[in-house]
Amino acid sequence: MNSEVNGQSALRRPATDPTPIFEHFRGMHGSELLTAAVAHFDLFGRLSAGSLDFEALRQSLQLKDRPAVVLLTALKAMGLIQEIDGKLALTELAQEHLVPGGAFDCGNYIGLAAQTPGVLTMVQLLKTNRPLGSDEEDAGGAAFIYRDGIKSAMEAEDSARHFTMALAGRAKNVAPFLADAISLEGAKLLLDVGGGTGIYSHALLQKNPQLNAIVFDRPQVLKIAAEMTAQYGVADRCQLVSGDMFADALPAGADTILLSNILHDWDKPECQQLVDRCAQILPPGGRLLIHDVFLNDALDGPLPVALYSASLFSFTEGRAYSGGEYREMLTAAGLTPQPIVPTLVHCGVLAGVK
Ligand SMILES: C[S@@+](CC[C@H](N)C(=O)[O-])C[C@H]1O[C@@H](n2cnc3c(N)ncnc32)[C@H](O)[C@@H]1O
Repeated sequence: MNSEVNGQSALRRPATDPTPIFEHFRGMHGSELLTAAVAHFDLFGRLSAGSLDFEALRQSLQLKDRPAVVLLTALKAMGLIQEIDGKLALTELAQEHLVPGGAFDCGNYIGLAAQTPGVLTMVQLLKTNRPLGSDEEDAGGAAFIYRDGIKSAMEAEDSARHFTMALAGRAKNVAPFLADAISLEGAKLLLDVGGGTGIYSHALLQKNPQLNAIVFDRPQVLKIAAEMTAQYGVADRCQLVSGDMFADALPAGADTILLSNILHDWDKPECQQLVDRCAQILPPGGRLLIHDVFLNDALDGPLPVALYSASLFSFTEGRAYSGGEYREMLTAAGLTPQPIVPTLVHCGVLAGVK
């Protein structure tokens, strides 16, 4: 049963599904990655000489692991390369149309976009493996991520507000679906790590009248969470705690922990560190909820998630991970993975039980 909603409802669903809008927005990365592969990395020329395993292809492209996974996952999802017996090979489509010099090669046509700003930026990001804004002297810093050693946009009031409010555009659509996807009957305290606006917590609080929540995030971000918590009428059950999720002790006492759109911001060692830290403070029977997008276990699609992965790669130190990769992290932390339950905009929730 839903609690009586005093403020704005975080449980009201949109009448139409916004997923196509997100797909069109993220679609630009398809063009950028395809053009980069054709015109900057000669990827199809390299593979025309024979199939290669991931490691050999990665080295020949002179890419680090994360950019190589992002690029090759997208090309697999586009149906241009395929994995056969552990080796990456061209599909018939790529063989006929993207190998330089072939009778029906259209690589030069794709190359028309080779010098466009979006493609040049993507090539630079792939080569450096650094997120946008993290290295430039005058830039505000990397979006969404903070840890010791990173110049972060989440530390300044204006940029923290800008990026946090941008995410509210997704959260207000998806939160009602998360609240329905996961039963928190019997749960007492939810810890929303990197909760941002807190909208996912607000929906779960409105849906579960017995529940209290702690939204944990950076101090500048929590200024927005404070406004939202009042707006949704849940301030009496929602505490805001600031800190660094990597370096500070996480607030104790939660039986449920939410990592919503958090792990995809980080490389695998940091993901494991966060999952371990959450698992350590859960009581037996407690649950860690990973709310995120999920690639196929074979890292070959779905295409919209593979293109979103390129967006995550551009802005953060992460990428999209597969259900299998997340299950490995949960299991390594001593948690038992449950089936993934879909929410909205290609997201779903994967619970790990202690
Ligand atoms: C991509 S946003 C996700 C926000 C929200 N959970 C959602 O699903 O929309 C990542 C959040 O993690 C927070 N964050 C990043 N690094 C952090 C750190 N070291 N400690 C605490 N919060 C951090 C950011 O400020 C941001 O609000």
